[in-house]
Amino acid sequence: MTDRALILVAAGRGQRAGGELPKQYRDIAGKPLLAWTMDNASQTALFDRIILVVAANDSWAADLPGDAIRVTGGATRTASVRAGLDALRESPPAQVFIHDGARPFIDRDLIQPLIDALTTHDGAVPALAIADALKSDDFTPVDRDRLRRVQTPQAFDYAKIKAAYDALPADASAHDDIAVAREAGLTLAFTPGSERNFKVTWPDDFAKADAMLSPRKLTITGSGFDVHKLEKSEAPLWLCGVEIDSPYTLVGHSDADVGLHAITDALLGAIAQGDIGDHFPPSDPQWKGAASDRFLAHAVTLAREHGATLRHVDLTIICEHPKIKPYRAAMRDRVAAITGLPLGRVSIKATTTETLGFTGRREGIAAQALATVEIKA
Ligand SMILES: Nc1ccn([C@@H]2O[C@H](COP(=O)(O)OP(=O)(O)OP(=O)(O)O)[C@@H](O)[C@H]2O)c(=O)n1
Ligand SMILES: C[C@](O)(CO)[C@H](O)COP(=O)(O)O
Repeated sequence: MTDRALILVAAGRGQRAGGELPKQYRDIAGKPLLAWTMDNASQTALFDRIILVVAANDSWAADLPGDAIRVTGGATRTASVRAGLDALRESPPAQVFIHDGARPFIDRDLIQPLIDALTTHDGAVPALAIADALKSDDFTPVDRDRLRRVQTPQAFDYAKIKAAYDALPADASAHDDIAVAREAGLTLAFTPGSERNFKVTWPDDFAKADAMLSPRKLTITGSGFDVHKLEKSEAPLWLCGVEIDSPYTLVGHSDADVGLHAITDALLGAIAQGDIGDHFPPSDPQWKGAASDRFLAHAVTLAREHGATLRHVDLTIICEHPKIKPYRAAMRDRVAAITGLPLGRVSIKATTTETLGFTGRREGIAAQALATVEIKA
């Protein structure tokens, strides 16, 4: 493999991005922006060495993982690149790629065309066409066909770009490395840029990068259905963890809370973990008369152990008796408390069957539920 070094410049202050930390040390999807850039650059497996240019007092740099060679940058990007090039002087690579630490989406698709371009040119830069119409500040149309948005990494024959930088005045501040190379008369090529490869520059860019770097999540909905027999009794009637004032009770091995059972089954369905009877068999005496909130709490824990987070519950109770409306707020509170859901994500509805069927004759209560979970893809 051609001896190829990568210089990551990360000594800027990120003033346009705002915030307390320089932007390259701010957390994005669980790790610092600069750590994403370093990791993605390493994963290309196309560089023999990585030189990381950081500011002298940026103590956050000490926490970055990896075996990049650390170099102290300067007051301008040009000075920082110069420091990176100087660090390679003793053992010069054939090629050097210079990349902004603030562009975390570096990948092989960007780099391979640059490598190819260096077989015929001294330097190369990824570039994008412009989609919007362009105007100058007095509305004069500007011909966009001649313009490009250029990105990094910018790739060079090391000896030639080093000589080009050495020829600059000590206090020079160039637009970028291609500008330095052009000034020195190097031959240059454009290669395909990528919309993904944007530079984190403005405050809104963090949310964009976070969405692109966060693990993808699947949303899965499970359904649950349950019926229990309704009988006249002095025993309590439990629905959704709330005791209902009623001359009836629901009959079952546990407290027969048909609402909590339907939600439990829906959640078990969402994580494909069988049904409530598998986890709490009616044949097992320990569940006799058990309060059903423990069944639902168990399903919530199981979901968490399977990497799933419950996001929403929608329950419909089908009965002629009791009237659900007076108890609905208390039921939603109880289900929210058991599941840890915010109240706004717990829906409890009720319907009759217009006196038809077993629910219409007050022989039983049915309940059906949907439970929605989010899980890492
Ligand atoms: N003295 C500097 C200035 C910039 N950079 C690096 O050059 C890259 C591109 O620069 P830019 O996006 O302009 O970053 P900042 O200079 O940090 O941003 P700002 O201009 O908003 O302060 C960044 O990775 C930045 O850390 C550098 O190494 N040394
Ligand atoms: C090098 C660069 O990223 C190419 O697009 C850009 O010129 C540096 O960013 P800045 O905003 O001009 O500092």
